[in-house]
Amino acid sequence: MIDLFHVGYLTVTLLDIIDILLVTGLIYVIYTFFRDSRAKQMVVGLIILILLGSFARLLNLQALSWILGSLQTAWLIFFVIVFQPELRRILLIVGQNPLVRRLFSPETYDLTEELIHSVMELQRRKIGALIVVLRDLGLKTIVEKGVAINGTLSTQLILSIFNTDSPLHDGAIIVYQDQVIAAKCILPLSENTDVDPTIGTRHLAALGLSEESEAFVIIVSEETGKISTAFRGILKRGLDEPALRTDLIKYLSGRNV
Ligand SMILES: Nc1ncnc2c1ncn2[C@@H]1O[C@H](COP(=O)(O)OP(=O)(O)OP(=O)(O)O)[C@@H](O)[C@H]1O
Repeated sequence: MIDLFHVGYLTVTLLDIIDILLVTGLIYVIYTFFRDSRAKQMVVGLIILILLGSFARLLNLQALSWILGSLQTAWLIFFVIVFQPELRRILLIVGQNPLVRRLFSPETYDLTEELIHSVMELQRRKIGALIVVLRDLGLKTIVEKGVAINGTLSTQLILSIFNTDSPLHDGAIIVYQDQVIAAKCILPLSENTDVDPTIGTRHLAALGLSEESEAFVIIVSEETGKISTAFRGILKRGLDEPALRTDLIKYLSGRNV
């Protein structure tokens, strides 16, 4: 490999520079991802431990590098256990990258696209629907009061549920990962007095749940076929397919919508 320059007895090659740039980039990406989360201090702690460990090895301080090495392993295991939801979100972002999808799993079942396809079909057929998408499993009381489905999400399943002849069409369905967990779920109605007084109970139920939880709720209006979403107490109305896709991907990858 091409030698670039010397620092004391160290020879710096082009490969070393590439290595440093890649590690810097990786640390930057990890840091920016965790910056606003509770994991921030732990990420900083882990980086400090890794840097100290490297210095200890460089200076051949064997006892110190052994202790720091063991601490790094324990820290890493602790980090993985405590921050499992954040790590899952990272994997989701990586998994949703079109390039990664094409490379590794061309046939993989794609929840986001299947869900969007279902919503567009509901709109096309003007079938009213209320779909609660969860990124973390919760809403136990609401799910328990509904009807358990636990079926793999598909457009056919969603259309069958919301078909007005179906005994399950009233209320909301709860979607988590690739599963429709429950149907016929009753959501809390919003009591927000600032909302447009003409909106009906389907939209108020979506808004109500979004005020009380981290759920992302999709509404298809039976009356107009319009698609709306509710997240953190904000109702967005009249979304088209690209806007829905953007918001859904943002939500599922743990970002603000
Ligand atoms: N609390 C609730 N939880 C879940 N679903 C509800 C709730 N309240 C109403 N719904 C659903 O909304 C339907 C009634 O919708 P309504 O017409 O009152 O509202 P809307 O917001 O005007 O919707 P649309 O635009 O589809 O007419 C009910 O049949 C039921 O399926």
